[in-house]
Amino acid sequence: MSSEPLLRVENLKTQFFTDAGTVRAVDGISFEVHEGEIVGLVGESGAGKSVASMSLLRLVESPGEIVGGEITYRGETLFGLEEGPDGELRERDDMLSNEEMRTRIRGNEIAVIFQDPMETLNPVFTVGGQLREFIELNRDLSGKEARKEAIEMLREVGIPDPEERYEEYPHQFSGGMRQRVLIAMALACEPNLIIADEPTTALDVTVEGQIIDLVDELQEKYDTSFVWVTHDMGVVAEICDRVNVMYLGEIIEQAPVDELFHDTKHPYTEALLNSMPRPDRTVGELEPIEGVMPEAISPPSGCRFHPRCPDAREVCQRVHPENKEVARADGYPHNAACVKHDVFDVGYDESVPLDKEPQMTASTPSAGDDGE
Ligand SMILES: Nc1ncnc2c1ncn2[C@@H]1O[C@H](COP(=O)(O)OP(=O)(O)OP(=O)(O)O)[C@@H](O)[C@H]1O
Ligand code: NI
Repeated sequence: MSSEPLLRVENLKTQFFTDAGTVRAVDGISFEVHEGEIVGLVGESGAGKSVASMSLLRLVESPGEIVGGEITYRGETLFGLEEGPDGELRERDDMLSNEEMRTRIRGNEIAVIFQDPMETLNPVFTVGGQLREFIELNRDLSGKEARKEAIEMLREVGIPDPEERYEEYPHQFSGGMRQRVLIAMALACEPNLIIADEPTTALDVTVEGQIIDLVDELQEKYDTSFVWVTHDMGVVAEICDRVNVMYLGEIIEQAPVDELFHDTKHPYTEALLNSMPRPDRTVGELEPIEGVMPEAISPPSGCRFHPRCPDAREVCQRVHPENKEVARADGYPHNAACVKHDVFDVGYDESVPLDKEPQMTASTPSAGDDGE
């Protein structure tokens, strides 16, 4: 798209330095969020979705660290490195300070909603009190005005009898109601971007649907952009405009949602879609993805998905595919990191299909050099 994106993430890398080794939790991801868009980050557990979200707000804690890449929000550098005179990487001069991140960006410009509301809500204070205090702190309103605004926000997110519920404690709210409170809190400072990390995962399907409808409605009203983290392709289909599919720290496919569903380019995305319940299929027809996701500490060689991929060939063990444009849809690129597409031109067609069975027992890195 021609207009400057609201958020631009380029080659972001976040690692955890543990006793067992370096966990490459986020390993060079790039994506953009435009004004008013809901952009999905989807993938199985351990794909790096949460670490990526936390990295956007610079909330990664030791032993984790953002080690590379660039995050730009409305032209401001949330994260950026450059080579210093000594050849070592250092933080760029124009990168916002921790203080600026805390006071100017987090909450005000970019808000976050987590899966577990009790991480955000304090059980010993009333829901209304917490919301009021948050508004007071962030919006320069008097206590009385903030209280009024808090009640208004509770009403806005669909809490019935907001004046009465204002005085109640978090444990008196159901899971869905608590999640609504978090949405109210996230919206309270009218941020441009909300990062939502599996906010509906702990809820039952009906309540999940209600929350998603609410977000859709509020999104339209306030034109807020979202980064929506989920492992659920059904949720992606319902709420996202564009989506990034993550596997072991990488984005392996990115496209507008309809395009991704109807012209899937990566076998992992295909597998995710096949493992998802659909109205036109019985549960018995669901195909779970074969194998388990390997550890981010020692990812497989070549394409990280090759040990589980039905389309894997010998070349997939050797060549690590970058995310490349393989099609276009609605003015956006449809990128995929799979060498079976012609743009890669690494000899996939001539390559020998991998036999999965022996692979599981003998994990010898090279199958020998017997040519064809
Ligand atoms: N504090 C930490 N120390 C070491 N490794 C970590 C830490 N936090 C996350 N990781 C590792 O980073 C990788 C990505 O984790 P992340 O939580 O981002 O996955 P996710 O996609 O959000 O999964 P889920 O769907 O389970 O929330 C995993 O391999 C995880 O073990
Ligand atoms: Ni997560």
